[in-house]
This record gives sequence, structure tokens and C-alpha cells, in this order.
Amino acid sequence: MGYDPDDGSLDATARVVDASTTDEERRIEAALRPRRLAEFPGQQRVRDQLGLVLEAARRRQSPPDHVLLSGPPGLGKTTLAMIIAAELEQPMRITSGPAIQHAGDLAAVLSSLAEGEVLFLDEIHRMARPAEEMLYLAMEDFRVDVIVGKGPGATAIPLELPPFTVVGATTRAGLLPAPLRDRFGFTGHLDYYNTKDLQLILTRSAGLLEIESTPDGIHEIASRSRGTPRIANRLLRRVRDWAQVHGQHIVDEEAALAALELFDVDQQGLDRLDRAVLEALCKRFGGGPVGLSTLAVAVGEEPDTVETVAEPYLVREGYIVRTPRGRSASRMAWEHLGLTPPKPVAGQEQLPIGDQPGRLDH
Ligand SMILES: Nc1ncnc2c1ncn2[C@@H]1O[C@H](COP(=O)(O)OP(=O)(O)OP(=O)(O)O)[C@@H](O)[C@H]1O
Repeated sequence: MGYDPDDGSLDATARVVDASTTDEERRIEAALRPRRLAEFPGQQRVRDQLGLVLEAARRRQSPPDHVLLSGPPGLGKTTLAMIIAAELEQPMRITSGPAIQHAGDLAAVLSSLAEGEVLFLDEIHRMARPAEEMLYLAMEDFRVDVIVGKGPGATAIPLELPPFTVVGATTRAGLLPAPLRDRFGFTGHLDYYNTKDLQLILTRSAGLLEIESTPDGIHEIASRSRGTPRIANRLLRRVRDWAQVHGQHIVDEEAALAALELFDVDQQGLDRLDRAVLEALCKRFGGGPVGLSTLAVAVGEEPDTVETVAEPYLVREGYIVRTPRGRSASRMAWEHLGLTPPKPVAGQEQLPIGDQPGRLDH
């Protein structure tokens, strides 16, 4: 799918501001990952807490508590898991919730772990229930019960495991059952980055990719990256493309402005789909509230795409307010489109302000 030249529509998978990723991009990302905690910009609190947990484990010469990392895609959960293994000087085994559909899949991984090894379980909230139960026991007692045989004659043979550390990552911490969540001695919640930290990340990435840049150019990209390093690094590569094609070989403000305009990413990091949603909401539905499926039809997208791709950022930044009666445009949404918000009618609800806590400082 991707970009459709006939109707000009842009499929979600082709958005430069989408925080999900492809195999090809994962290869590029691997080269940009910081390897040590000291090289990891941003997330100061999680970094300090994790630093302490790891240092204490090092001094005790025993594996640390299991670690759960939660937060939206592209903020550095995988990177931090790799850093944990590197700081502990231990190998890391990588698997993911969707890959573990049977308890036997997990038993095979657990029984082959070496002492002290780090087991990274990405998307841990998507693991099958029987495997989850096996994981509780393994995390707590370093033991798995291997079931031999079937039916009434089946027997559980306990298998002792060497101590190891689970690092779980999830974008949906709320979906984890409490017994599993409780097995993690340390939980770090990653939040969106501010522009200053994204500038540090971009400057480092530009150095690694041998891209010449100016502070203005880097600032422009950082401020449109939705608080997400993955998006920042991707926008940097698109601006680099623009600069190369235009023979100027430097990522400066001019290149950033031109490239981001070409890719339809505006000053607030909103792209065409985001703006289409806001325009439909304000111009066609008078600011709402309007139901998700009606809104999706108006912008020619699936409800799921509007809900998972455009809406989270628009809600987080305060452009859209979700109410039990549907989605409403905030004052910010009207102003972003250069429109005058309607005057509140006496006896009716006030227009949502849109200055919600958690807004990024860019
Ligand atoms: N603090 C940071 N400093 C430098 N680069 C970062 C930072 N956080 C993330 N990145 C970069 O962003 C990209 C995405 O990071 P990562 O894969 O760790 O995110 P994630 O949270 O695991 O995403 P997902 O939930 O999609 O798996 C990587 O290239 C990584 O190097």
C-alpha cells in the first residue's frame, strides 16, 4: 500500500511521523542505538533509577530484579534492554509475546538460559495465558514445571533454572495481569522526550550517519518529531535526502523546512492525516462531538487507523478531547487550522481548552 498516486491518499504505513517501524528501518536503527546508560539522553528519572538498580546488582554480584519498561513505541525500550545487558556484561536473549503462544515455547527458551543472562520479552502483554503463568513461577522461584505426557497420566517434572533477569517491554502496561506486573522489581515508564533531549539525540545520530548539520536545522527537526526519537531519526534521514538531492550536503534550517513541508509535517509535527481529522471535526461537524466511525468515513480512513495512528498524538497534545459522546475539537484545534472557534452558547458546554497537562514544551 503506502502512497496512492491516484487519489493522493497516504496509507498509515507510509507516514513519516508514524512511530511503528519496518524490518529495513530496524537495521538502520540498530546502528543508532546508544550502547551505555551514560550515552542515553533523556528519561533522566528512569536512567537514574535503573543506574542504581544495576550498580547495586553489580556490587552484590548477583542478577538484578526483573525490569519492566513501559511506554509508547519508539521511545527506547529495546535500546534500554540492550543497555541493561551491556551494563551487566551479560548476553541477551530476545523474544516477544506474540512468538510465545504455548507454554512449551517459553519452557524451551527458559531452560536454555545461562546464569545471569538477560531475557528480553518485547510486547510482553501479548503472551499467551498459559505461558504467562509459567513465567510467574520462573521469575519468582527460577523453576519451571515441564509437563510430561497427556491427560490423567500427565506429570509435572520441576526443572531448576539458573538465576536470570527478565526485561519486559510493553506499550500497554495496563493490559498486563497484576500477578505478572508484581513479579517485576523495577518498572520504568518512558515518557515522550522534550525538544532539548531530541536535539541531543539528533546531533548524535547525525554524527554517526556522517551528516553535517547546523543547530537550527536540528532544532527544526526535533520540534516536529512528536517527542519520539524514532520519528526524529527518520525525519533527519529525509532532510538529509533533501539536502543531498539539492546539492547542499548540510542539514540546516532551510533544508529542514523544505523537506518537512514536502513530507507534509507541519510545525507541530502534524501530518496530512492529522490535519484531515481536525478539518473534518471543525469544518464538517462544527467541532463535534462526533463518533469515531463517522469521523473516519469523513477522512476516508478505517476507524482503527484514525484511533491508533492519528488520535493518540492529537489527544495527548490537546487538539482533540475524547468524551463519552464522541470526539470534540479543542480551542487549539480551531486555532491550528487558522479558524475562529465558535462562541459558546449559554447553557451549553464550554469549548475544551486543550491546554492539558503533559503537553510537550515545543
Ligand atoms: N534516548 C535515546 N537516545 C538515542 N536514541 C534513542 C533513544 N531512545 C530511542 N532511540 C532511538 O530510537 C529508535 C527506536 O528505539 P527503540 O527501538 O529502543 O524503541 P522502542 O521503545 O523499543 O520501540 P517499540 O515499542 O516500537 O519496540 C532506535 O534507533 C534508538 O536508537
